[in-house]
Amino acid sequence: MGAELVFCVRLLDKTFGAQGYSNIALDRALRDSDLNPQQKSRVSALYYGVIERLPELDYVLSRYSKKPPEKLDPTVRNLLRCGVYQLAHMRIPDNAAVNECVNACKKLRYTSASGFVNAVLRGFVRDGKQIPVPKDPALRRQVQYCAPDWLIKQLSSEYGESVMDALLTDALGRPPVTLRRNPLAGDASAFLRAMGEISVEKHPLLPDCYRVQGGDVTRTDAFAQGMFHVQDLASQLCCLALDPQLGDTVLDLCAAPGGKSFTLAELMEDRGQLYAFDLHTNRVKLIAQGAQRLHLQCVHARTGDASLHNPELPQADRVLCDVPCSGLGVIRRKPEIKYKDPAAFTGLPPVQAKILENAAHYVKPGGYLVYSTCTLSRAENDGVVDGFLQQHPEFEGVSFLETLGEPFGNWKVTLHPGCLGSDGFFMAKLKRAR
Ligand SMILES: C[S@@+](CC[C@H](N)C(=O)[O-])C[C@H]1O[C@@H](n2cnc3c(N)ncnc32)[C@H](O)[C@@H]1O
Repeated sequence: MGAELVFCVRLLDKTFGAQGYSNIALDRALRDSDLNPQQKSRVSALYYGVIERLPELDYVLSRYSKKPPEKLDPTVRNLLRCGVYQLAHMRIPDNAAVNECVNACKKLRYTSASGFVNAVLRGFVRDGKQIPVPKDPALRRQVQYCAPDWLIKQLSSEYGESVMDALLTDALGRPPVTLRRNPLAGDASAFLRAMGEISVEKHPLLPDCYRVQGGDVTRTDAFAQGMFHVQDLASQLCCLALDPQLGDTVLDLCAAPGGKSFTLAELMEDRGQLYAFDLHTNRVKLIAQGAQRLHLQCVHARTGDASLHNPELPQADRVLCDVPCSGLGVIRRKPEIKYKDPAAFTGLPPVQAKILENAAHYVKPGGYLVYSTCTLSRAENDGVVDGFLQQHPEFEGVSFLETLGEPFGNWKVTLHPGCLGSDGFFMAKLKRAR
């Protein structure tokens, strides 16, 4: 574990020093490394574990280190976080875990801190590795849920204690990997054969939706042959909510990396036109590459700003507005979102409203518009669509996917891990009456 530990500490140093997403930083670092698959999987477990449990780990450090965690050197702090995480949550013998951290100190050129690291970790081991319980009730919840106070309060007040509990508890473990099978690239048995050793299980709710137990799905023949793409259940349901028909003209205005565009095109059996836009040209390439791998001809990937009217675009039968958002529904995949400054989210609703307002121009009379986010924030969800409907009497909310039962059967649906096991997600379906 020595090499993995040093690798992980360096990656955590980079992650906390930058604004990027953990999954992208990890993928890139692992791709460029010479670690073997077992080492990669141990690095992933430790890296995500530390980010997910940061408040808990820092609380432990605050009790065992004379210096408060925020005053420690960032590299030493990350090494100690890894050490406490390994001791409390990984099956590594105590002595081995402590010794590795002491040795890693030297490899990271922090030899002078090795005695201190040893003392902090040995102190935690001596006390039976029990996570201390803070007396202060607010701090106790922060340590229990590994989340900041503002997030616990916002989720509880907007969605209730049980949704807050489900979302934050679920975010303390690795999320499921869900696939959308491409029915245009062969039948289900060919897909299962081409998945090889990877064990896949059909999702009880949706045809063409599969859960994966583990393993790198991108190394399978099925991936190479364009038989699936990775897509969470919530995101698949959002495409079914838009319900594109064969031959439709569909606009997907915030489309990268393209997961929803691909499912929409597959639902259309690749017949019709699907224009998939994104603001960032480098991300548009991901849509084009994905569509090519999945053999989808009807997807046209373009750079475009969804908040600005483009008079060259056709009137569409269906428009998807999967807007940029705070991402509070996907903290189990991107745990660093929990620690963002909430002030950074206050500018989102006006941007989302502007994109929705512009999207409405493209919808044909009788056509449909789906507004969606992967967040649980009332201001970004209900606030934006309710505000839009007040200004647009030509649109009305229409219910969707009623046959799936609760929580469907309304024109606005909020999903969270506690209901269907999906990511947290919001979708609203609107029809242009005239
Ligand atoms: C939630 S993600 C979309 C995920 C995508 N629909 C999928 O299923 O793969 C939001 C996307 O909106 C893009 N974006 C942000 N502002 C935009 C704008 N003004 N116009 C178009 N795209 C924008 C981001 O680059 C990001 O790729």
